[in-house]
Amino acid sequence: MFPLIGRKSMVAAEGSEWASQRKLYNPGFSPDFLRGVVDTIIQKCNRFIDKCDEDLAAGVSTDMLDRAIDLTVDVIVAVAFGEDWNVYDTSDDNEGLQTRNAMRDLTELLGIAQRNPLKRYFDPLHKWKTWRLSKALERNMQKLVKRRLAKFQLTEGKEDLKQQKDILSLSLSSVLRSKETSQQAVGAISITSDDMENMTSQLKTFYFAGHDTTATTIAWAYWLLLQHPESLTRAREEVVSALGKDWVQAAIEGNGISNGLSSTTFEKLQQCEYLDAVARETLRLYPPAASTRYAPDSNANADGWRLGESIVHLNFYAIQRDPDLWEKPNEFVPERFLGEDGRKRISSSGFLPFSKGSRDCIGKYFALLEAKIALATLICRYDGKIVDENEVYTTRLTSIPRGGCAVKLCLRFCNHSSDEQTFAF
Ligand code: HEM
Repeated sequence: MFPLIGRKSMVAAEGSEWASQRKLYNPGFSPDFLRGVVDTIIQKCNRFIDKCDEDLAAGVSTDMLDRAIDLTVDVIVAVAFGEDWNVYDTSDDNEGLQTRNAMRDLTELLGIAQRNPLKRYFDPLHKWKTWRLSKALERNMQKLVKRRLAKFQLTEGKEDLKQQKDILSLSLSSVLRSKETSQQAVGAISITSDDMENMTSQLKTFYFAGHDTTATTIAWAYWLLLQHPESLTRAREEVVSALGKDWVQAAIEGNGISNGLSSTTFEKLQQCEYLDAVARETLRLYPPAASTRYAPDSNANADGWRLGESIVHLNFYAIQRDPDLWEKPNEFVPERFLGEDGRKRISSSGFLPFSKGSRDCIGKYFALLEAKIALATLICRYDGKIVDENEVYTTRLTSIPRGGCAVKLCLRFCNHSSDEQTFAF
């Protein structure tokens, strides 16, 4: 994973080093921060919908995973780095697109080697390809840091980084804080290669962890809903009733933000218990990630098995379909997550898509928020037909649907007679 996320990534850190990283980035996932990013998510959803509309107009099916990856890249870059990379602009010099492609190709390459380590040796260029992609990724992340530092120096420190809670600002302000006493003049601040490696490792980590997994969840969830029309209807009715017809109409037409409707979205989404259950049931059936960790404590054991100083791999897919823990383990039943009773029945060690304990996923609420907004938009705007009912769950580095959960979309307009389109609720 190091070529992808960097040697100093918080994912690889242990002990006090990890704890201080986690503490530093926690504010970037607080409820207040998340409430504030709803606007951005809706804005990016509008771009996502435009692209789905283009597929529809061209009469081609939509690769939902690919479309959702563009969406989640767009969102994570805006929310975590405060930039707009417009991954839809396909010109050769688009740095955002280059970064997205380098990340995608490197994930694919490392995934192949993970599935079959021999491939590393059969492909004489494997090492070189990995190095080249990793360098490209590193270079673009360094540019990102330098751009932000230059902006900070240009405003002579007036741009108050301490007020900003996005990942890049948190990272940079922590480095600057450590230099405050030694270098007072903002223009004189210099970043060492060590500082730079530390920052780019975290940026790559959040970029990688923050998009693929959420995109996979959106693609599978929509695919599952299309296969279960009753669940789809229930989710759709709940969204319209909780968020209101105006929200649905405005968000999918692209003017949700100008109408100021997004300010209440965060709270209203909390009422969408069924949509939340759909997201969780999707994560149970198709967990995008597993956990592979080193157990440093030499006394660690599980049921008498000595785990200390070994690598422990937890297969969430197997655990979350274990018939001893789940009724109808292979069926899509969002209802199992509903209400106090439902939640009580779920064994806390049987549902682990975000892992558990202090090293669980820092971005879990952010991921659920983004997935629910994307799903709400998709189910209100389209009817869809699944292209392949036998979609396959396969592992790249994260786990993805092999066929991209392809769907044929069709609009749910009910009134074509006026200029103003209205939607069938
Ligand atoms: C549905 C979406 C997601 C899933 C299923 C998921 C899953 C996970 C899992 C299973 C872990 C633990 C890995 C391990 O133990 O080795 C983890 C850790 C992590 N995730 Fe996520 N994740 C998701 C979304 C996100 C998002 C949106 C972000 C950031 C924006 C993020 C950032 C991280 C980070 C930084 C860690 C490492 C935490 C630490 O070591 O303290 N994840 N995630």
